[in-house]
Amino acid sequence: MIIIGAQVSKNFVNIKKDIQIQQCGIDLRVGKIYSLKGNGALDYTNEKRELPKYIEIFNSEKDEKIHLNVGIYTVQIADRVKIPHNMAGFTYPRSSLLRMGCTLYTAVHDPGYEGYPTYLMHVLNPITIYKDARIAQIVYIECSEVNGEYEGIYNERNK
Ligand SMILES: O=c1ccn([C@H]2C[C@H](O)[C@@H](COP(=O)(O)OP(=O)(O)OP(=O)(O)O)O2)c(=O)[nH]1
Repeated sequence: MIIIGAQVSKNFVNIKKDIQIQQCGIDLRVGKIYSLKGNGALDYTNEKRELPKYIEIFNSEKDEKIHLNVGIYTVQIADRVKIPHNMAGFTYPRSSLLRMGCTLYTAVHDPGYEGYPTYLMHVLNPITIYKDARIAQIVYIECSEVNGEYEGIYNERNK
């Protein structure tokens, strides 16, 4: 596995300041935080796929901070992320977040994806999150071969 260095990876994320450039990845800032309402549904073909409702409880663009009680939230990242056609991206929670009893669950960022990713945040110990807090780090890897580019419903490439 070849990890793309931070000096190259920084070209794929619209960062606010250089403080986000880490040793081999790029830190990502909190954008919006949502609580979930209702159930989701998932099948084989996505025909019956249904997302729950999301209630926005925080927005880095207008709010200063939020106190999060124990629970499950989704977080949309404030930095626009782009995945080149020959790469994939993996996001990890920041170590500091884990040390506070809070984590993120993340999936694969496919080749061709572009947008503001959404992650699941699990607060196991209450935490205060300030606007633009760096909560995660994305690491890019090179793929030896790929099966096309991501064209699914979460791609914001054409927006
Ligand atoms: O934690 C993550 C991981 C990835 N993504 C983005 C980038 C990725 O390319 C896209 C789709 O991810 P995935 O293919 O895992 O989702 P899916 O549920 O299979 O969507 P689709 O049915 O559109 O393939 O969502 C996120 O927002 N959050």
